[in-house]
Amino acid sequence: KETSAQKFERHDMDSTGSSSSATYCNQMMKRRNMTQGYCKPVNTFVHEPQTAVHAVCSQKNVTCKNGNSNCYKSHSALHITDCRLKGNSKYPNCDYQTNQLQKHIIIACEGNPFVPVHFDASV
Ligand SMILES: Nc1ncnc2c1ncn2[C@@H]1O[C@H](C(=O)NS(=O)(=O)C[C@H]2[C@@H](O)[C@H](n3ccc(=O)[nH]c3=O)O[C@@H]2CO)[C@@H](O)[C@H]1O
Repeated sequence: KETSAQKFERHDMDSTGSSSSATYCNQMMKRRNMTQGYCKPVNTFVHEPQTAVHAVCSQKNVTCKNGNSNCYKSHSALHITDCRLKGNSKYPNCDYQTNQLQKHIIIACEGNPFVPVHFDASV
């Protein structure tokens, strides 16, 4: 069974990729298994080393969208790619808009070791 930390790695980490071509999201959402059964509507990939993303768990503590207090906002803007399902996209052909951005990320962290488990937002 996949842990929430492993799920975060699969959903949100891409330390290698950065040149987000127009088809980056269509390829990656499929490759990382987020188009099985339904097209995940919104998903962000972070193009930073794992150490840099784990470090966010000790940065600015902020309230999560769900009201929990275990969210953390990165001090700096990080390289991310936002994938957003296009309006005319029809399952199983999940068609995404690919947006390469530099924004602060807000993630939830949990456990011992204290690691990222959920991508909350980018600002
Ligand atoms: N505080 C917490 N502490 C611990 N765990 C917490 C906490 N909060 C939730 N989880 C858990 O996380 C799991 C999960 O999948 N949550 S999810 O909201 O659906 C993920 C969102 C995100 O993947 C994506 N999104 C969204 C915006 C964006 O910019 N970029 C972007 O990628 O869209 C998804 C829907 O918004 C779920 O098991 C929930 O219980």
